[in-house]
Amino acid sequence: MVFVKVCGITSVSDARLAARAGADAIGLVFAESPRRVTLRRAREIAEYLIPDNVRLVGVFVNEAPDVVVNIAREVGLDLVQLHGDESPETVAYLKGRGLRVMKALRVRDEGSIARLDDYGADLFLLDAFSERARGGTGEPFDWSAAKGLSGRANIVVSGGLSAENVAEAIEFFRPYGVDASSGLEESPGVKDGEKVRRFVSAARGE
Ligand SMILES: O=C(O)c1ccccc1NCC(=O)[C@H](O)[C@H](O)COP(=O)(O)O
Repeated sequence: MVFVKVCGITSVSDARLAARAGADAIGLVFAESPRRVTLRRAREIAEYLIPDNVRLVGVFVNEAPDVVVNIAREVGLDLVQLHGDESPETVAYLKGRGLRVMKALRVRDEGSIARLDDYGADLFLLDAFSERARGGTGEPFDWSAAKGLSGRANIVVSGGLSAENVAEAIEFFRPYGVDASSGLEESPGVKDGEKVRRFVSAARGE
């Protein structure tokens, strides 16, 4: 069964919504974004989610590694997502401190994924490259540029996904997981319940 992450959760009510829809994980953005959460809000969300068995993913962009470690411990993150220009050394440092790491690669062309195996991350998130923002842009990338990664057990696909195209992405990549954010919103930072439910169902092939 494909792993389904709903990213850009900013409130306990949206976390609850994603959990009830059947998401495996929610993403909390600790970086410049309309979806950024404070540490206090992240702790509130984590407290709510403990009984629900939904994994917590912290999204960081070029954050100091020790800040990532501290936030991960304080919030109880299950996975840290590095969405900037972090190096393989940073991945190794965080793994050495007991964290599971997902490195995001923003795909512009085939060269964008050429160094993937150098990172040594537990998982890789494929996202669209955009000049506008680091993530959460709602833009798809050219899937054919990453076709060589299809069938790999450590790939999570994102970038402009919604109920309308997630089944096609799963068929194309046969990935470990899928992830979506802005396509599931009613406004920046606020999820639309129906869009979240339809996304999770479509990812599950329902
Ligand atoms: O979501 C954000 O605002 C964001 C900001 C800065 C770095 C990363 C961010 N999101 C990371 C994600 O995992 C998103 O789900 C991913 O970029 C896909 O977003 P979308 O195309 O909107 O579904």
